[in-house]
Amino acid sequence: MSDQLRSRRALSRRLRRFLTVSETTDGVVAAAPVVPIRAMFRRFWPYVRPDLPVLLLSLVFVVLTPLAAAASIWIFKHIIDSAIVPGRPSALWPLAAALVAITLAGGVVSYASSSISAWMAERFLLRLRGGVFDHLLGLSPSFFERHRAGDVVSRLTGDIGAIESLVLSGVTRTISYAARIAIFATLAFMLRWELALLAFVVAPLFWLVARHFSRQIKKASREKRRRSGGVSAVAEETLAHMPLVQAYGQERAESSRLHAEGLARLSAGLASNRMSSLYTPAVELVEMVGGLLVLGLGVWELSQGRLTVGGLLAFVAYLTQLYGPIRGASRLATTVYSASASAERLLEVLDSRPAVVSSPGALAAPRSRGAVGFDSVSFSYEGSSRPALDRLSLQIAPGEVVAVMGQNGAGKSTLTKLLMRWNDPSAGAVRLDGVDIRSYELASLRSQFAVVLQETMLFDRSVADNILYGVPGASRGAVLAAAQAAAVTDFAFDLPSGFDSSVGQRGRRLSGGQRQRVAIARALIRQAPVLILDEPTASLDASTTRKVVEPLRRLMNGRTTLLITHDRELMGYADRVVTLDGGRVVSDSRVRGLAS
Ligand SMILES: Nc1ncnc2c1ncn2[C@@H]1O[C@H](COP(=O)(O)OP(=O)(O)OP(=O)(O)O)[C@@H](O)[C@H]1O
Repeated sequence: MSDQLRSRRALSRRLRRFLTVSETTDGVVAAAPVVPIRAMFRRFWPYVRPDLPVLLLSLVFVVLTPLAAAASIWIFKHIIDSAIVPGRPSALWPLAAALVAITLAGGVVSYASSSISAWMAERFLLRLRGGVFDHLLGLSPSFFERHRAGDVVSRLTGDIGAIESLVLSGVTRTISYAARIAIFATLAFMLRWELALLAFVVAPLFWLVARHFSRQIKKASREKRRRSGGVSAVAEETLAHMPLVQAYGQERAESSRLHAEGLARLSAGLASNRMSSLYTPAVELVEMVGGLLVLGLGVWELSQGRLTVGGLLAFVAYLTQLYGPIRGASRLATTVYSASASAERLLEVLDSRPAVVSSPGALAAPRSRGAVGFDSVSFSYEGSSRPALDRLSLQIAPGEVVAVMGQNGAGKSTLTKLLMRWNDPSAGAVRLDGVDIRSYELASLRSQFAVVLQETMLFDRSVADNILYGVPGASRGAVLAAAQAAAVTDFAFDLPSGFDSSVGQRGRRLSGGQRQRVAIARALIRQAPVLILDEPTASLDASTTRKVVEPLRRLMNGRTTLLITHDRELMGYADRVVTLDGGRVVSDSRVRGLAS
């Protein structure tokens, strides 16, 4: 191969790289599935529908605005031809007054139009954000195991904002451009059809340029949104685990992780910017060619006396008004394509289905007596070859405290997930008072349980509010009674604002034992018939454990309790001890406990 050929190939490779965008597949957040634009409109349209009458009104304004502009140009033509060229000032004043009136009316219409658009856009965002958040609230824990919190937040904030430009302003701008093109094209044809036809010769060129750049912009936007999710995911995960990061000296490693995602976002951002920046001059070039062709023919027609000066100027003005929306429409295509990258990320969330939903015709669960039964229950997690529960049978009588033991991975927590119906068994049935829990409506089923988990989950609200989470709207007296029984009163009164002191993010302003006592008070106030305790003392040291054992005992008293624990002292309060291994019950023995 000759040197000349090689360098020409290298140059064309470089040019192709400059004019196109490449997507990557690495990074902490995976790309969302591709969705066609038409399907996106169909999916997001319901969020627009409640404001449909207002949208239609705004479309009237959208059409009125270019009509006002067209009228001004028409009057301007008459000013030139009837007042300026013949030198007749008397003809000027009525035309000038009409021009002022039309400009004023145009201003009012344009103000009303943009105010209505902003109002609709904000309401659309409010509805969409609320809808996506509500959908998230119904998803199973498995969704949150697969998606990082930071990335989900980035979809709820950044991506939602971008979709408005796809759906709402997309529709109004399309109609506005279509109206402008129709109005000015008609006027241009009426004025001089040969010139107008020439102006349209460049239309396919516009389309070709828009098609190339919109594709590239979509690719760059997909990469940019995915990497933005990655940046948020790394930041959220690091911030949530700060003590761990610092204790293990991983600050630099986390900083490089963030930097790597940020760098990838930067290059995607630059690529997107490069495409948009190349697009504008490319379109302007096409526009210039069209404009010059028309002007050339126009000047020739003027010299032949077939066109007046005012006519030519009005024609050029119409042409400028015509190219504006054509250029806008092609730019809109790029906005829509870049927003579609965000839409795909949101649709991935909206298309995720909870592992479990209330079955049609499900009944509201009545207050349970507390008889819990697992009848030959089997369950495997998605993608796992080994069953987490294997034909497990276990009957718990009302008020009975059953301690569940077993090695790591024996299936203890899975038992509680099936009881709460985060997952359904693949075989067998879980029963409450003898009724298969699948026949109950989900929320009413879950209201039968109170849970205390190993990892205490507290909101960054006051101590009182965290307890109230068990029964929103409970009285202050009930909160205090629960706090007393859970020994929260031992420390809460010493906090700066007592019960109204904020506990900090994830309850970090409290000690481990204090956090767990707030969680016990939250479970206590719920007065649920069935209690699920999943290693409630596992994260506590011996002396702290002693402080929560008594509150836990009060909590278990008289309630059916599934108590997963390795703590000998806590186990002493059980009526039965059941041991699991490989997802099956391998021993079940009655011991002396509360019931005795
Ligand atoms: N979300 C999940 N996805 C896939 N597999 C899972 C999931 N949760 C648990 N498993 C698997 O299911 C099996 C049972 O897990 P489970 O959490 O019920 O055990 P466990 O007895 O509670 O263990 P530990 O005492 O360590 O908490 C294990 O093999 C575990 O790896």
